[in-house]
Amino acid sequence: MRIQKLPHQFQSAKVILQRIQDAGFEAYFVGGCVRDTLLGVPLHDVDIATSAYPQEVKQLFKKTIDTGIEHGTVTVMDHGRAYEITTFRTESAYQDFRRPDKVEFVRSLAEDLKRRDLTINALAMDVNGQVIDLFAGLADLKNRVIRAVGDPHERFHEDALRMMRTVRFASKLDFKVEDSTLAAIAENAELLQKIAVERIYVEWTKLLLGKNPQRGLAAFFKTGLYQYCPLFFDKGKVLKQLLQFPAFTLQTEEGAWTLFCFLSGLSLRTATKLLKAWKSSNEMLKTVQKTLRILQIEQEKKLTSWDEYQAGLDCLLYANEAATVMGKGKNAAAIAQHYERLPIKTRHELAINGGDLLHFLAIKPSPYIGQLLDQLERAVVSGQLPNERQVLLQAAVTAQQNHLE
Ligand SMILES: Nc1ccn([C@@H]2O[C@H](COP(=O)(O)OP(=O)(O)OP(=O)(O)O)[C@@H](O)[C@H]2O)c(=O)n1
Repeated sequence: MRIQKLPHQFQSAKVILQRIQDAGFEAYFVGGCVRDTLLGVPLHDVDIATSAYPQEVKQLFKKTIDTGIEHGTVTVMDHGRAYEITTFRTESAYQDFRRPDKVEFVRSLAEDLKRRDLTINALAMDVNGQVIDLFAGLADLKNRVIRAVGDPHERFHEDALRMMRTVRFASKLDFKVEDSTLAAIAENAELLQKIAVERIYVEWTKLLLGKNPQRGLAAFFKTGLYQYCPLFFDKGKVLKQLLQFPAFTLQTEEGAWTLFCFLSGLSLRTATKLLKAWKSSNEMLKTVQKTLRILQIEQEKKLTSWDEYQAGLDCLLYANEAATVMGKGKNAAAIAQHYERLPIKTRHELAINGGDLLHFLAIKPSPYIGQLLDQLERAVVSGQLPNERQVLLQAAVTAQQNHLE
């Protein structure tokens, strides 16, 4: 098969391929860029594989960077653009299920492709757009199937993360996982424990944000792979619940994590424990806490202005994203409009500050000033007082008098 019209990302890279070929070596586009071109989806990067050894690649170009030279990767800089070029390689004996003991450079494209994870990722394309398909990846793309290259057990033993990649691609592309590939995940699932949490995290969030998360989640659940993710051993029930909702998509990692925590019935404390076990960023942690709080409050009562103010618009929208999956979503524009009506959005917008209070009340700094400011902030947000300097100062005086009595 020949692809007639290549996306623009390939145009400048073709010159690089041609230069390698002119020197007597083979060079191809490989991996995700070929898959995504065939699927007609936007590409993020273009990977090049070659029969030239790293030193040979370096001799062909003026400016190169040794990005991962021991693994065969050299970055070529050309007209301000960077191209990652990796020598064809095979990998011998994976004793730790995550990285090869030894990378061996080879001259054969077939040797290189056969150690790749999935048939749809084992396609190569030459400079003219001709696709090289040694493992029936084109048929799998057409039939929307995720299948390991060759023996799935071998592929998953080479790199156990590939099991997460498999379920993530099922979600991302809305493809079915082929039976023997699925069975091999079920059999090897516990190997996932060998993989760094950070790498599992990336695949898990890509799974949740895919085109059909339920497809990935079904495979994740059915194979038992989930049990080897941090603190997920008892999350089978939540996964089942997610599978029972009508088809959904999620746009944000924040919304996805909050949904998962909420369905798990986690408190703010246990949600924090979960996210920490997943080594989530502190920023993500704080956002999920605020968003989860909103969902919990909404379970009991209508949100007050103060609840909305404390959450902020982003978290209100993340909460709505999660609520939508559960069939309780509202109109996002209406949520934004309602939020915009809040008299202030942050404490900085309050017409007075701590300094004003100290000065006006002629008192020494103390925690009382903070409490007073909190009271005034709450009163303004909930509409009991206008955000006007004179009114707030007067209210402060009255509050102080009551405080003293
Ligand atoms: N554990 C892995 C990771 C990657 N690959 C191979 O390396 C290529 C590039 O990997 P990567 O950039 O991580 O993924 P993509 O397939 O490009 O997909 P995406 O960009 O969506 O992550 C893959 O296509 C696949 O051929 C593999 O065989 N095993």
